[in-house]
Amino acid sequence: MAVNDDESPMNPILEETFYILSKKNCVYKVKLLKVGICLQKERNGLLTSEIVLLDDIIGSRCMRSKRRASDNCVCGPTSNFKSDPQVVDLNSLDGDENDISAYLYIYAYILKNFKMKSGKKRERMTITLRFRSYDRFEDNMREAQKWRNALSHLILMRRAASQLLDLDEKFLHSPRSSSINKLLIILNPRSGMCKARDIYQQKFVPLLMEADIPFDLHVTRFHNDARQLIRSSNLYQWQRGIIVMGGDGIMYEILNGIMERLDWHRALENLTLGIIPCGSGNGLAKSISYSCNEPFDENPVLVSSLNILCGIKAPLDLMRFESKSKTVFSFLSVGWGLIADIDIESERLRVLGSPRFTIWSLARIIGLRKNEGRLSFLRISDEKLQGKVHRENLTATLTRSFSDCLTDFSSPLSSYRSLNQLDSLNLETKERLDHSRRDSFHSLCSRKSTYLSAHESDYLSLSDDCNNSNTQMFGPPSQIPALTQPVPPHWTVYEGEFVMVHAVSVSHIAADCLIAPDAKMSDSVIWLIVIRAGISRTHLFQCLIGLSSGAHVNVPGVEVIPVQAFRLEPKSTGSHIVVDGELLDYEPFQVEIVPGIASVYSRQGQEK
Ligand SMILES: Nc1ncnc2c1ncn2[C@@H]1O[C@H](COP(=O)(O)OP(=O)(O)OP(=O)(O)O)[C@@H](O)[C@H]1O
Repeated sequence: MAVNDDESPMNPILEETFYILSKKNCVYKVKLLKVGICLQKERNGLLTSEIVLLDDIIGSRCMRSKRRASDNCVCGPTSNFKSDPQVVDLNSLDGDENDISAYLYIYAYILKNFKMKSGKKRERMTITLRFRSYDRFEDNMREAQKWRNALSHLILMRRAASQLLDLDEKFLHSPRSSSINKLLIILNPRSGMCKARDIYQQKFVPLLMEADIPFDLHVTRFHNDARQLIRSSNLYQWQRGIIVMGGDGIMYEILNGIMERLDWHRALENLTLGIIPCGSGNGLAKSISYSCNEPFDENPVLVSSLNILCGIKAPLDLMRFESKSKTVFSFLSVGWGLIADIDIESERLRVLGSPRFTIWSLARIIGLRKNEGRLSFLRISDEKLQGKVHRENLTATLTRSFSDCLTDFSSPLSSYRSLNQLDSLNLETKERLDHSRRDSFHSLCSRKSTYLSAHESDYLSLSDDCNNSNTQMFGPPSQIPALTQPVPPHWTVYEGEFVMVHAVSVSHIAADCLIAPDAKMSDSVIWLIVIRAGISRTHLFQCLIGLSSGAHVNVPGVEVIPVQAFRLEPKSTGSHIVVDGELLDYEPFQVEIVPGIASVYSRQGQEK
């Protein structure tokens, strides 16, 4: 075995030759590189090689041979010993003491061309390396562990680098079971078609185990449960981040729960959010995959899970919504008119899942509403927009190259001051949490009685004393004139009847609705989609059909306006005001962009 400390990404860190038992004259040279694993095959003098990228590898595991049943001979007809090795965990009692081999399993999810369509999809690939050069199992296992440790170190460095953490102080030197290594998963069993539990158990937990990431689970029990948990817990115990297994509604609760904390800024700076799509819309999950060119539609849960597990911390713009009665923060959309009405009124068809939106769209076109109002906005000029998009691309490139070269650059939040004085407050919250009740997963009105449990992971339930309704919204203050003041003279004003005004900060408001094709996750732009009354039904129909591909932006009567802020004063009733799917009071409101203040797990990928 060769070990090389050379800094070049293509120089092997470890190198070993492996043979394939079933194929004569076939030799594999396997090299662990900084960029991944190189498999170099030599057969009958012919050399081929393939690199499995580090970005596609989520973890590895050392195993040993499984003890064969006494009546099962290697050469007998029931044996499948020759093809697939039968392996067990290292501390399993089923280990075969007579086999000195040690196995290393490496789990990767690689991009493959999808033959039937002209797209791509992610597929699981397991690389199995069998170590048996030494006479003793312990020595072979030491070799396998050496490979595993080196690979784990590379993966950890990539994860830690992407989260802008101090490698020494955070993950690398902390025990695996330490709380800072954990994710918090918040699961809404009532999301979409109520499949979140099954998805958690059958799809997400196996991936977390392959990636060797411990986690805590909280299952929501009622509306705003997630919001209360976030508002009143010591969030710094989950430094790996918070993962939603649900829809955009739960993410909205989490973000607003954070903004209701005095230490909202520190919490946003420390926590990376992720989402596994289990809801009916899943706009954020799709927008994240779209931004890094990942093939979401083929397997939304797998792709979103990998975005998290191979994740890069990517900045996310928020919108600050303010009305007379409320201030909230949105990561997705603020709507008035047609789409908002469809969102709210189709709620009665929730059991159908996402088709509820299509069905209700048809109903709403037939009974089209016109809403009178006044829309004022601060448009972003074309030159400014070009500059913003360029900066967004630069940030993405920097984020990506950061994970490659491990050099330093500033977080998008670095301009905010850190609120160290709030440490005492967090201590208080921690003490409260330490005394809180802990339930098992299946005590939470569960439909099932057994759940896959992972080593060092906990199932949490909120203690009842967290249900405090006296809350105050903090978060970044407004930068625009108050609602009671007139809008500045350089703002543009549209007055009259509208079919809809819909504002978004990401590309998709649902997995099949590309409402703002040019939007990026942190371009500092609110994309206003405005349809004024007078649009023909044919064009409106074309617009709704075009939403799935983004073609609606070219339909006459549909305006897409990049703005920094806007104000809407409804003058007629009958419609709805909806923020990220939540129905708010029907009253004048204004919205402004808060650039890159939150962060989500994304993936290193090509720009779309
Ligand atoms: N145990 C529960 N029982 C009933 N409602 C719940 C429960 N837990 C959470 N909720 C509420 O369910 C609502 C919908 O949740 P979520 O966003 O996860 O799914 P969705 O609406 O189907 O998806 P999307 O928002 O993507 O359309 C949220 O407002 C949340 O507060």
